[in-house]
Amino acid sequence: MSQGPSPGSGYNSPGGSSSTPRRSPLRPSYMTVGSGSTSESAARLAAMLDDDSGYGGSIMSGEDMDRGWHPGLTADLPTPSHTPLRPGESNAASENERRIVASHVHQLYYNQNRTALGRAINQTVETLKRLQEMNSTWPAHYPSTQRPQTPLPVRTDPRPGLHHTQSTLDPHPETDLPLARPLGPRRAGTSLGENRSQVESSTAAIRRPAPEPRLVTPQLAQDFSILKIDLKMGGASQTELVHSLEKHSIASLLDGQISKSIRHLFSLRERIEDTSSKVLVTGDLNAGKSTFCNALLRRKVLPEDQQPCTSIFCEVLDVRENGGVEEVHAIPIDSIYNRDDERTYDVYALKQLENIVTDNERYSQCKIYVKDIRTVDESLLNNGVVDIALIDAPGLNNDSLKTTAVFARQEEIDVVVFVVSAANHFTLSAKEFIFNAAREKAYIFMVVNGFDNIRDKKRCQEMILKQVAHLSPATFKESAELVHFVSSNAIPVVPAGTTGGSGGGGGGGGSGPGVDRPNDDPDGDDDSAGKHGEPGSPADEGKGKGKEREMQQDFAELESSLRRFVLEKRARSKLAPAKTYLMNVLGDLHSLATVNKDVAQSELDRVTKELQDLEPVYEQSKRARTEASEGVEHTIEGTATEVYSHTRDTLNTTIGRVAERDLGVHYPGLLSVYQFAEDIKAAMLREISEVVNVCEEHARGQTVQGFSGIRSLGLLHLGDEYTDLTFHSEKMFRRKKDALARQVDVEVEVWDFFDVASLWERQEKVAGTSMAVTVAGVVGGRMIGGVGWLDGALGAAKVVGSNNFRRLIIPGLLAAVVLGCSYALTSIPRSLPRRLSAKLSTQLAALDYTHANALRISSEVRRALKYPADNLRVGLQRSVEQLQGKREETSKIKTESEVARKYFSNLLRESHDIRHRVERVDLDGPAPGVAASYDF
Ligand SMILES: Nc1nc2c(ncn2[C@@H]2O[C@H](COP(=O)(O)OP(=O)(O)OP(=O)(O)O)[C@@H](O)[C@H]2O)c(=O)[nH]1
Repeated sequence: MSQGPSPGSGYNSPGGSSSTPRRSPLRPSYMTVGSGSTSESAARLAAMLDDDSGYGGSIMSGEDMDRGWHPGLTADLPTPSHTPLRPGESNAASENERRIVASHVHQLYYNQNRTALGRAINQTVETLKRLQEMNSTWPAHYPSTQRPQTPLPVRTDPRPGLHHTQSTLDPHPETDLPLARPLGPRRAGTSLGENRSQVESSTAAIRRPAPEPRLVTPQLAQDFSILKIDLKMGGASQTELVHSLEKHSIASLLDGQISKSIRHLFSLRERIEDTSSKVLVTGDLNAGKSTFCNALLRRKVLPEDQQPCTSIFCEVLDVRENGGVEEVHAIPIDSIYNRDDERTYDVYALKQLENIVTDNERYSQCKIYVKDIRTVDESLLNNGVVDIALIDAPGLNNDSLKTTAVFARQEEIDVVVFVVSAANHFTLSAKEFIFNAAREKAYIFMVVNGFDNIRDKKRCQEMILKQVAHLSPATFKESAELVHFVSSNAIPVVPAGTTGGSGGGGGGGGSGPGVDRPNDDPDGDDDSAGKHGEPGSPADEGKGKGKEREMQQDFAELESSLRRFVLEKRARSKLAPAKTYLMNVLGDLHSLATVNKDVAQSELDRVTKELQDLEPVYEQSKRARTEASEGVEHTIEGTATEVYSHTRDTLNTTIGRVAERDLGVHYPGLLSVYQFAEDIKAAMLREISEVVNVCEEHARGQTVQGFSGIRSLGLLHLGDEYTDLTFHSEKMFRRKKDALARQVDVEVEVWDFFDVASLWERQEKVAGTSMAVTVAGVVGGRMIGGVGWLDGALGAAKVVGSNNFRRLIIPGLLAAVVLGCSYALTSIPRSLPRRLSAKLSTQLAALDYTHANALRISSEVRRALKYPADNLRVGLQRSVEQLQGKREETSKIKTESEVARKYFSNLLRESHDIRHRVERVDLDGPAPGVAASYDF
């Protein structure tokens, strides 16, 4: 058994130095490291992959992350023509090595892109969470949107969730609109790419001119895709609804959308972190599908037979997914597989697989958990970046065609590998399958198997490619990458029962114990063995080995291409939705931030101005409160004092001069003198009461004046806010009914009728004028004069002598008394009022009547004015408080607006930065062929 170089992986094989090819020392471009055949650059790349395997250590630095696909790296740089080759080293070998390296590069960039997107998702989630927080304190403004005038294009693709629709929060990420970049001619033609034109047309439809919305241009409003609030209520348009809904309702709707978006981002992250990928291997009956799968696994796991034997779908999975136990789970028809529920499947040993898959009618499919005998470095199937699960399908015939077509359409199938027999070409079933599948998945990976059986290989290639061109033009275009002519049975495999022997690794480079080689098949059932060169002469042997090596190189090339193809497809199926969604949500965030930054700024400007305007008004209001308060106080005090003084003076004057007034009481004569006194007394009291009324009336007038003064102050300082009151002055002094008559108790005494003082006064006056005139005859006359009777008497005594005087004295006295009495009686109408007035005055003074009334009236005035005054004060206080409240509220809004403006400015920058980074994640990288031709 010769051990050829290990073209499959490009890494050291355990076979040691025996696998080292002979190399010319002339070639400086490559350097053999250790005992393997791997070039230094390949080793370096492999090391990078190890470091960045997608598990743990894969988080790149920001700089690395930003790198993404650099166009320069994908440039088609031909191998320099002067590159020397070792003797015997073929161009094909170096080409193969380049392809292997390119495959690793592809994988590396895939990983970088995945990590960059994962990081962008985390950052976006954080940003969205912060937006949610902000939105709860400062309800974000949402630009109103217009409904498109025409319905969106109807979905024609029967597969769910591969079109962008207005409702972009579809749980299927495939629904996201890939607006990020223009569509290039991509090999990975999933429907995401295929629908691009449709998506763009729908976008164009959305972007038709619409009426101006509230805050932003229609263009901006329509730019929302993820965070679009889709309001469907009655016949009202979105704009009307956005306008009519309260700001907080919009904010809470937005909050809901953000939460949905966060959930969706989490599911996208999960999806991009999922390294598993499913490859469906289908093809004609007996084309060598199982052999091909075994060759990929480097283990004879699936039963191979000349007779059609695979009757159910066999999915080969990594043993780690089954807790490290190698076994087969056969899933009965109509059962839904759940690994954790043993009732959903039957367990078999690997050895029993043949019994299950051959002519089976009980099971629909089986899961085969096997250990990958190749290391992470070497394995095509499991290397942490992408872990491929192979599904060996039953051969195509009339019965299985439909089932397989349905199976191939499943979302989880990333790649369809079609195995066709080089000898038999495409059967009718094969053509039908490819023709239909080509419409679904533009590119199909073709394995033309059993190439060793073909003598005229060139002709075979031409014929097959001709058919491929007809069946799947897209695949034909990339045939260098997608159509492979191989011999699966030329790949050394270890028997199913053997798991340990790592000698099977290294791309078939080593055949350790148990390695099943084509030429030494222990079972002897491999007819192909002989086709790889019969052992014979050394020349023949060398020729056979050369052929074998060539076949293994072809297979290694196929493996590289398949890996690239899977990565490419994964980039489209797993990374593209994440990128698209991120681009959309970040775009929305950007739009939202733009709008809200502007809104916050305008709000800030508005409240700043409002505060500037409010400040003097507030100060003025405070001043007005003080001034008006003082003014009111002054008015009340002035009015009350004036009323008090006026009442006091008026009453004092009235009381003092009441006797002089015409009280309108007629003197009835001496007989009714008492009645006269009573009447006078009553008239006097009435007079005083009336004056009190007059004072009250005066007080009313003054109060009315005071009231209007207060009202004027109110109108002056409060303007429209002044609550106008109506003042009813007639309601003043209602309670008081003057009880003067009851209070004053002036008793009429007999002395009141005689005005002694007046009499005396009068006598004094008479004596002074005619002292000497009367002694005798005139005495009577003088006496009749009524005064100075004593002088007269004394004078008369002198004139008439003492004796005569003594005789005259008695009658004289009598006459004087009589005359006096008669005088007194006649002067009652004049003297009585004075006496009574004096007594009344004395009594009223004792009662403090004047003061009491003045106080009462002025107090009433004060009371009457107190109500409007209080009302005004309350109004002023309220006005000040209102302004103060408004000032505080405005200051609060100002602070919030400042915070919001700052936040949204940051959000604007942040969303732009993340979006920029996401944009640079180039998933449309180079076609595998281009990458493969890059010379490292
Ligand atoms: N000479 C040659 N024989 C091959 C090659 N690949 C497979 N065979 C043989 O072809 C026969 C059929 O191979 P299988 O792998 O069982 O074919 P299949 O497509 O899985 O068959 P079904 O699933 O039963 O349709 C086996 O005897 C293989 O040894 C090849 O590349 N060259």
